[in-house]
Amino acid sequence: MTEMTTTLIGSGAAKATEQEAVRVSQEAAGDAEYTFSVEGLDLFYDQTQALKNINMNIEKNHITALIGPSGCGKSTFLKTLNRMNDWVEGCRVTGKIQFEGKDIFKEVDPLALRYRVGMVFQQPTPFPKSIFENVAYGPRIQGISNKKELAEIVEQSLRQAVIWDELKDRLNESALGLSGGQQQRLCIARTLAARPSVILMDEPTSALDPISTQKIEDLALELKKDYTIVIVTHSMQQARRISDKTAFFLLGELIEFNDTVDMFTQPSNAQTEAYITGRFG
Ligand SMILES: Nc1ncnc2c1ncn2[C@@H]1O[C@H](COP(=O)(O)OP(=O)(O)OP(=O)(O)O)[C@@H](O)[C@H]1O
Repeated sequence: MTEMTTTLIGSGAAKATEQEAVRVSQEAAGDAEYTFSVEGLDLFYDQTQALKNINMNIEKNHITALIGPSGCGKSTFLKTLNRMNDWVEGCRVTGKIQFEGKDIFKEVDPLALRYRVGMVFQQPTPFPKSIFENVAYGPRIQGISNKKELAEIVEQSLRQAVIWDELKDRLNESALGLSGGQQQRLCIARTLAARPSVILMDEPTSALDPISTQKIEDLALELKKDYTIVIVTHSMQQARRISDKTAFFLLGELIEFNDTVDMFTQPSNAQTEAYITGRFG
């Protein structure tokens, strides 16, 4: 079992070391059966236990949806997968999480982990920079300075996020001038530019209109061919439409984890059934 008292780790790491860590972790991706294997995970915010004995395998090139009522631990679980909770004072984790076969608390550099396991938030979070610089940011930090190479990465990432045609003539404009839906797809492009293998999405469409929501859902379905996606959603319909597996959390416990089709047609737990049929939440 791993005990981790969280601190801000690695923020001053030298660029060369960081690049090396990313390279090693990309090479080490290997043939692990699951993208993540979570065993006996407990998480505490000071004295409050937010996650209780979570055991879950997250499959490669699948979309896994995390559902459950407010405060049940979905975002906490998501952020534990790339050690973003390291930044929360008083947060303490026990248990084991393997990413591509390696223990994230013992064998993986946290900075490299966050490049390989990217995150998209509820509110789009573009930097107050140009569209181009938003996407080029990650590669630049990783040490890529060649203009042609950066331009190629930016174009490829915007194409993957299905927003190249909309933005290709506006690359030098501020990202803050884009609509909310465009900003969210730009943030996905920015995540992709750092060459992750996993994209964590924390309610990525809850601030968006239905048309932008559909674009993000279509994008997620397209991206799962190349990436593993874990998404927190309050929308049962969204979980049904796009996810392969669904995990139902309640009061910090993983109540049920199953194929989405089975979960929504024949839930094996009475609390799952009550939640997905709208009897509480
Ligand atoms: N930084 C923090 N410090 C202390 N407690 C926290 C922190 N973040 C979350 N919590 C607590 O942990 C529990 C789980 O919160 P979490 O945000 O993971 O739930 P959630 O299921 O994602 O909720 P929501 O659907 O409302 O976003 C809650 O009781 C919350 O108050």
